[in-house]
Amino acid sequence: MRSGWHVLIDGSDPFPPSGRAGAFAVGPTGAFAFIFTDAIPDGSRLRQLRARAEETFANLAADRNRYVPHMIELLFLTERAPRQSSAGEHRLLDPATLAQHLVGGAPQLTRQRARDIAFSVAGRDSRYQLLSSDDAPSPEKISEHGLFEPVELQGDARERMLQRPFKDWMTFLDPDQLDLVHRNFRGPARFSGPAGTGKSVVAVHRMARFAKRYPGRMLFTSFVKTLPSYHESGFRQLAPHAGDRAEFVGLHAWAKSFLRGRGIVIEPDEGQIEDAFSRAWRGPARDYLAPLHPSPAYWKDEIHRIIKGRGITNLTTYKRVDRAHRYGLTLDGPRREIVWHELFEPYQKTLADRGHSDFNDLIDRATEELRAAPLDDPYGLVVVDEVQDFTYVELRLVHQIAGGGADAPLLLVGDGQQQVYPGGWRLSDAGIPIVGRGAKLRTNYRNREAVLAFARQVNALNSVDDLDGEPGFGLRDSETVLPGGSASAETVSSAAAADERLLARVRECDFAPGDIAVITTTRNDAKHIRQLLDRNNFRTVSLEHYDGTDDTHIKVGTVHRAKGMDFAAVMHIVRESALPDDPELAARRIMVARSRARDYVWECRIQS
Ligand SMILES: Nc1ncnc2c1ncn2[C@@H]1O[C@H](COP(=O)(O)OP(=O)(O)OP(=O)(O)O)[C@@H](O)[C@H]1O
Repeated sequence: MRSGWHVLIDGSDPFPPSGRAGAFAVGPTGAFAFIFTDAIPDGSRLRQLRARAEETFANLAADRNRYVPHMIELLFLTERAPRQSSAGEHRLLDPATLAQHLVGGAPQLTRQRARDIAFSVAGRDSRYQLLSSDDAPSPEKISEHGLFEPVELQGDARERMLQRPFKDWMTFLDPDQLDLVHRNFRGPARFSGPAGTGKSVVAVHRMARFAKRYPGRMLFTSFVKTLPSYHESGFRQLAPHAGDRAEFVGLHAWAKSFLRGRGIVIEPDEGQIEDAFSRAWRGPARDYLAPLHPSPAYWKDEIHRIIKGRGITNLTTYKRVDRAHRYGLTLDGPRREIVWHELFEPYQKTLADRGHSDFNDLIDRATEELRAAPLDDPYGLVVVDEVQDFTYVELRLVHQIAGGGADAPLLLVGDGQQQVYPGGWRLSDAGIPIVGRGAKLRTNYRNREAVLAFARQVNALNSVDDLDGEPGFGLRDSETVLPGGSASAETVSSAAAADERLLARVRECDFAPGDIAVITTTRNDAKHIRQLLDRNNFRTVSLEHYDGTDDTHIKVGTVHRAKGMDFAAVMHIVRESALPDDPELAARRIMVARSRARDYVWECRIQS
């Protein structure tokens, strides 16, 4: 037998048994169930075979983690397979094609893990005879509760486990995470939890499990356009055969393409939107509103995130709406009238006169269109990541994409503590029935101890979540499983000094350029830093285009583009004068940037 492989054969008579796998193989490319058959079975029998195979591998523990049973691949074996026989992800194989299939896959398990899984299954289920390429098992390696004795994986061993070249979370999850992968929800559900607790990992595992069990399409979407592509590569490794049943696309791109399919073309143009706002602002609006708040950006957000973001279409509703968490300003009735008549209406008029639409118009139109005629081929699962930064109308759209009802297969994933755009609504406002289907993750898997301690120093409040009915659980309360790490901060008095310090850090640190992200406060700063690094012969890529696949360039971008992602080393240039004047929002942005780092974070503040 090829080295590193183990085969478990069902010893029952007659062989092969019916309704379950006759044998399993476990090796470096994963765990496989062999089903001896002449043809690939149909849907319900396939599901039954999968469920039986997964049961055999359920609850295999390694330290605090559990093997993820849906990672078992079902292989259908026949004496001689037709050359092109497949049903979706399943293929008929014969002895000639089997070996190639087994050894040709991507690595998933270390030799030790593969061995321990096989021995553990054989040890607890006497039905299986074990044929192993290794010597006889060393009994002390097998624990009654799992694959390893808990003490074995403390310290160094756990450290090694987390530094493996392939991703451990593909095959092992912690029990809380696995529970959320398996839990059944009838209707929209909500996963929350502080940064780095594996919310997105759990979401892509749920999609992979769905892909392996059920027919039907899946959608993974988010507000930030690059984030879906960033998570797509992880999903493709978990469910390589899902093909175009799984879409990973930003919400605006989804809406545009959906409308185009219905013969409606809406292409919001950022330049035109900006110009319409500037014109409105240059009128009497500025005279009235600048004394209340000097920043045009504040008023832009009032239009995009409060008025249009909440789908408000008349002044009476605007006057009544709770503008929760719009820092520093309560707007009474007469002031709201000014906002409405002097800013909002002129903005709308300019856009309309020029025949343009903004992003909220796009979202509204897609929602209307879906209400009028739902999708011909509905999604079986819709995952929304970083939901805390969605507006109310965007939430309404994703609910509608998932069918819009109380049983919509919608999964909202996010963390209110990480909201980096101004709020103005709470989850309960959106009217999506989630109560009772919320779950929280608590253990941080991303940040090493020193990095987490540094991120925790920020007092970032959570103003989005009001559904769980329990005291908030934030980054401060989460615990890390990764020891060590490095975190430091310094303050400089000019941008030039920050540039100098950054170059020194990039040169001195032990990280390859591809492992480093430079996070900035503004887009202009990101542009400037890229030019600086390029001039100094470092190759860079903008986070605006980063999809998680590039590993040679230094990534540079604002915190808005970095959220949801992680990097071995983060260098954060904070321009204090450009932070939002809302201290809560400012704190959340700092916290999000710090918590992107796994091993190393350095923060350089440019004093106002
Ligand atoms: N069980 C696990 N074992 C090992 N690594 C894990 C595990 N769960 C998650 N991770 C890793 O931890 C990091 C954070 O995971 P993920 O991005 O899913 O967290 P998140 O809760 O969505 O974070 P954020 O809210 O900050 O975006 C990723 O690098 C992921 O691969």
